[in-house]
Amino acid sequence: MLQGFIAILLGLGLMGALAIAMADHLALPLQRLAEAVRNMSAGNFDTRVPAISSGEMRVLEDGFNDMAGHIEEAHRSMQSRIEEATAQLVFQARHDALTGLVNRREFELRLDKALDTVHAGGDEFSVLYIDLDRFKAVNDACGHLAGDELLRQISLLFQGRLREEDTLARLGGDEFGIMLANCSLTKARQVAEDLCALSAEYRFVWQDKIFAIGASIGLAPVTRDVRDVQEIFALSDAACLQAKELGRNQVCELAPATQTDRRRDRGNWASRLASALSEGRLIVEAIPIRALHAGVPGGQIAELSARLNEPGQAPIALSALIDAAERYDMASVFDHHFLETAIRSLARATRQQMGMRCMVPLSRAAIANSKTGDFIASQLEEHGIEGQGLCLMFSEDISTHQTSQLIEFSRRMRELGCQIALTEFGGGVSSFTQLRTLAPSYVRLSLSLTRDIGDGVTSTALLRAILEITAEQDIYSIAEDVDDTPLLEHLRKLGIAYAHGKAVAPREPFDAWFEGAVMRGSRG
Ligand SMILES: Nc1nc2c(ncn2[C@@H]2O[C@H](COP(=O)(O)OP(=O)(O)OP(=O)(O)O)[C@@H](O)[C@H]2O)c(=O)[nH]1
Repeated sequence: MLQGFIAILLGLGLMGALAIAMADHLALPLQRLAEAVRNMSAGNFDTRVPAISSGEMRVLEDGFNDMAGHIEEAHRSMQSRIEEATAQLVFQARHDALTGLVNRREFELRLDKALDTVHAGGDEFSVLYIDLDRFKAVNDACGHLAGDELLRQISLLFQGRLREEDTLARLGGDEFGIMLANCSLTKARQVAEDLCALSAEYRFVWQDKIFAIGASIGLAPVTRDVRDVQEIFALSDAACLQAKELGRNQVCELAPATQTDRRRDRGNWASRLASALSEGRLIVEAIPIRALHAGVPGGQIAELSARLNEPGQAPIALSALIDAAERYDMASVFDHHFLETAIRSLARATRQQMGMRCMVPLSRAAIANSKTGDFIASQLEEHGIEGQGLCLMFSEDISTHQTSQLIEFSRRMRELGCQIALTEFGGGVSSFTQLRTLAPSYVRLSLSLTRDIGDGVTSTALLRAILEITAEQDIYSIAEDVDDTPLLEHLRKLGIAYAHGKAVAPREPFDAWFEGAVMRGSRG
């Protein structure tokens, strides 16, 4: 009996030990597998399990390791494709697609960095602004493909004369910029002269035609007196213009103004502007805008511009005036003059129950100055009108660099009933973000998008995408400087809402336009 009981106990003990051994045999590998799956899902794609079991458990372990290997490989190749695409996007954002050179934006960034070094006591450097001569003749005679090829060849020619540390950029069209780092002014002059001579000797051959071009080059030494990148561009561009005016294919140089020059120039500009205003020589002009579709709000619409007439001199255009005014902190003179003209006219139009809209370009100083909003509010109040009809325009450059000030300003303007328009829209990469942050009512499209569209040079894909996106957000598009009727028709068919330019109506003094608008308004 006792022996039987002991035998049963031994049997039970044996079975228990067997069960524990079997459970261990199964549970441990399963635990390892579960842990490995957790690791994989946490992103550790190099996870593997030791393949040490036998039977079906071994099949599972091998299967898991195979699968992990495939996942790891797929992840690695996806990662490298993402990195490749990102690198490509970064490259595209910094380079010109046609020539592969650095683009304007990247050139500005590099200039900015180099200027910071100069301000911190580093070496001064020089910048060349190059505008090709007689380039248009190649486009006109042989088409844009030939022009494109010339731009590529001339880029290589210029690059060949420069050192590794120099930066050659295509600034747009047939314009190039060069930053000559660690280079004395004497050497910079020599490089500029060499590039000029190379361009004059160069012959562009296309089919049976041979073209001689040339290069007008502006040289600007970048010293500690230069305040910002805008000033580098203003100087080198003005020097290049001088080279053009003096007969092309030559180098002109403009040195930056010193503090004393600035004070003197500021005084000159201040008195020139004050007397121009008091003597009525600052002519405010209207650039009429026309709605291109029946469903688009029509009425009398004009963008304001200006021109300064000085005795014995060619009129000075608004862009040059604003450039000078901003340089000498006097831009608010123009802003206020435009705003007063527009608000006074809108008040008259309101009294005559006439629909009118005035689009007023404002300077970067207007946005930086919190008093601009107060000025507009007080002018509207003084004339007893709401802001409807007054549309304030800002370039993409302003909205990129002064975004938070502009958001605040736009908010206040909308409270007054005014509208916002962005100009040069679509020329840069930040455009789309600004639609969300600034909620404009209008965008005036960058000329680069609309200019050559008629002859199929510019791709319409980007323009169509912009029109689709703006239409979705109830934003009207405006095409600027449309000078011929077929192009106007082409743009209308693409869905652009408004246009201005010679094909719409010539610009004229604002007062004359206003009187005409009143007559047209009363007839209509
Ligand atoms: N082929 C081609 N042409 C372009 C491109 N971008 C701008 N253009 C054209 O380049 C021309 C530049 O005009 P201009 O600088 O006035 O021509 P230009 O004959 O050199 O005039 P000057 O500078 O006064 O000698 C315009 O006709 C533009 O349409 C481009 O990417 N490819």
